[in-house]
Amino acid sequence: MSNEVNTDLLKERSTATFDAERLTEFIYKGPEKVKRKRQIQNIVLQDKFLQSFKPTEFYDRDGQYNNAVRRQIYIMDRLEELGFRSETDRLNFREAAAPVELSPFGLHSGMFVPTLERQGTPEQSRKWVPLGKSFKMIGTYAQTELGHGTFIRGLETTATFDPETQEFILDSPTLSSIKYWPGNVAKTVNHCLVMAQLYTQGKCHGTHLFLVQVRSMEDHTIMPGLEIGDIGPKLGFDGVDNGFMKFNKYRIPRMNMLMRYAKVLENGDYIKPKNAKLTYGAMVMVRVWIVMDAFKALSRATVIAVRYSAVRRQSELRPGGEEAQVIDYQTQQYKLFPLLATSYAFLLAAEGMSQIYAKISSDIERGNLEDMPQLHALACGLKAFCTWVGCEGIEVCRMSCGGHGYSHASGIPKIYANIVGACTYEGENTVMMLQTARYLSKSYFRGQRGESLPELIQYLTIDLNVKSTLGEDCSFESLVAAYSHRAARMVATACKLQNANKQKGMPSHDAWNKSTVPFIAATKAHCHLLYAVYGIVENMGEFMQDGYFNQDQISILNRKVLALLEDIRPNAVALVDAFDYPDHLLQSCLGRYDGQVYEALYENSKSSPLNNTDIHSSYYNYIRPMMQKRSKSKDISAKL
Ligand SMILES: CCCCCCCCCCCCCCCCCCCC(=O)SCCNC(=O)CCNC(=O)[C@H](O)C(C)(C)COP(=O)(O)OP(=O)(O)OC[C@H]1O[C@@H](n2cnc3c(N)ncnc32)[C@H](O)[C@@H]1OP(=O)(O)O
Ligand SMILES: Cc1cc2nc3c(=O)[nH]c(=O)nc-3n(C[C@H](O)[C@H](O)[C@H](O)COP(=O)(O)OP(=O)(O)OC[C@H]3O[C@@H](n4cnc5c(N)ncnc54)[C@H](O)[C@@H]3O)c2cc1C
Repeated sequence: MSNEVNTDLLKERSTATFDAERLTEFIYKGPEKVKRKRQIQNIVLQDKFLQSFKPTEFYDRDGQYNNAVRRQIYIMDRLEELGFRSETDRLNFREAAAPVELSPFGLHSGMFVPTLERQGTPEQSRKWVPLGKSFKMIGTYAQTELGHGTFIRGLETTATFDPETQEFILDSPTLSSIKYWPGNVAKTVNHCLVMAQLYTQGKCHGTHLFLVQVRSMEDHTIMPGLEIGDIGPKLGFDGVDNGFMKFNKYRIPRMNMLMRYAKVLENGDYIKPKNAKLTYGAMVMVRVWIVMDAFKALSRATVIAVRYSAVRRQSELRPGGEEAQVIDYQTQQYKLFPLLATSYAFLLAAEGMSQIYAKISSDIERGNLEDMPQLHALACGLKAFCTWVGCEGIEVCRMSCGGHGYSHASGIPKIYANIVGACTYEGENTVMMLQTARYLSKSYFRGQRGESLPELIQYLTIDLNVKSTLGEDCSFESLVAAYSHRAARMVATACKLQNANKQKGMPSHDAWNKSTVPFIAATKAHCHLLYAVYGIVENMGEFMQDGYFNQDQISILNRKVLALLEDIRPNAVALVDAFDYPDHLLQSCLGRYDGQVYEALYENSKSSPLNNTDIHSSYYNYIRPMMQKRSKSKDISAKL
């Protein structure tokens, strides 16, 4: 590979109108933090073991899982040796060391340990959390079953209290009750947090979490009374062993029920929690993280697509002139620049969401549950919105790279395959949106009754007769007002339909179900408040429906979006550079910082296993015999 930077990229960087480094410092919260991040990334870059892994697509499933375990354990050991204590340092190291592959221990650190911490009594946490943190106990979160994922109340695994032995008996009474999908259940973990229906004194008290040992701590054999296995290959998550698990009247001690909020006493008495949904806390926390994951995925794809578009030359823009950088085509800009802006919007949304989560979850831990519905609605809506928009955007990035985007060498297919799972896991997106919709509906009716609403949804009570004041400058205030108006109108329309259904005599659940399509649209509009001019132009019908904008204003907006493309154009490369993703994080021949994409693609293709021999064994085994057979056939030779 040459050491030169592609001349087009050099030019892009030299003509940018701002200093990308300052923006990087803004993103990572200061120059010291940027420096530290780069130091950590360089440690990874110098690490021969970490650099020795080929991309996961070159391994079969067994190899992918094996490598993921090997690499992640090495990462843990290195983190210990390096003595990194801060969560940011550890995250930076982990991301640089395994940039594409998901960890077979992700659910251990991401859900198992935090849930023990937050849902266990102080005594339980003291006992188990240190074991989890030191990986003496390896665990995961096992909730979903063959028959039910979304409808948690419909889960069928039972945990029946036996006061005689002071144990719970876990059972999978039906085929559909078998746990199915939980990550790392198949091969990695020796413990699970299992969501099961609690029965005591002959009564069901709904779903609760239980700590269950599933494999021997000595030799990792599956505990008697359990059946465990892998569910097979998936679209992504190559290194993750999503599994199935069946309980056959399997006994665990009473104290293995997480009892911070609900309790079962020795005599079998059940003590109710303050709110039954407190058991769902781990899901809320992960939904918040997923917003950040959506940012990371979309921004990486955008970096790749924008850099490649600056390097790729195709067709003549000026007749007879040189071939143009594809980034100069207005249509290419319209595909990519809004995604670049969306990436920045997602970053800020993810940070805001994390702050809200930190505040409200600490209130909840102190017993103040007032804002729980608001947190739930916000986390559900943003998780669904950002993963949907992110995945659509990543696919646009892939296609904007033409044929090379389809190759794993572009790095984009893997980004997509991993993040698209987030549209389903931790709450299927439509279902999540409908949770936010219910919150909006309830809030709308409260607003109609004159009750006060939390700040984020006060716009639901605005006067819908007021028209837009948007002028040539497309001011920030006029844009916010437009989004508020559109979302408020759409929520009101959906609520009126829900009400009309009720007035026709429908039971309230039917009245709700038969208004959910407009409610989903309204909830998307609510989440869309992250956007500006492009969001209006792309959804003009919804903004126009009640004549909120006049014809002149529509023309202004259409002109503005094209003018913004011109504004962004000289800065597009600098804006993606500012994310400061080093090449080894992007793992992309197209998104390289130096823009040497053709050399990289050509080199990369040489590592295809099909190139190990000039003549593949299938020639000797199948092609040659087929040709020989055909050449002997009278019909064929007659035709020839
Ligand atoms: C610190 C160390 C850091 C280490 C870093 C490591 C980072 C790595 C991260 C780890 C990532 C690893 C890679 C990712 C792996 C993927 C992980 C995937 C895991 C899973 O998928 S676990 C399974 C998830 N399952 C779900 O999400 C199920 C979805 N279903 C539900 O949540 C609920 O059942 C539903 C659909 C929301 C509600 O059902 P419904 O029947 O309508 O209602 P309920 O009776 O249950 O509820 C009545 C009432 O309560 C409200 N409600 C529901 N949930 C909540 C809640 N959580 N909080 C507050 N309120 C809630 C509901 O809205 C109803 O309200 P009403 O007012 O309408 O009555
Ligand atoms: C990669 C991956 C990793 C996972 N990891 C884990 C894990 O670690 N632990 C774990 O416990 N689970 C895990 N899961 C399971 C995951 O949480 C569930 O698949 C998810 O919650 C969706 O539930 P479901 O499969 O039952 O979908 P379903 O609910 O069956 O969805 C099917 C369709 O029905 C629709 N639908 C369902 N209910 C409603 C409704 N009320 N209103 C309108 N439409 C509805 C949905 O919108 C969807 O279109 C994982 C899944 C994936 C893909």
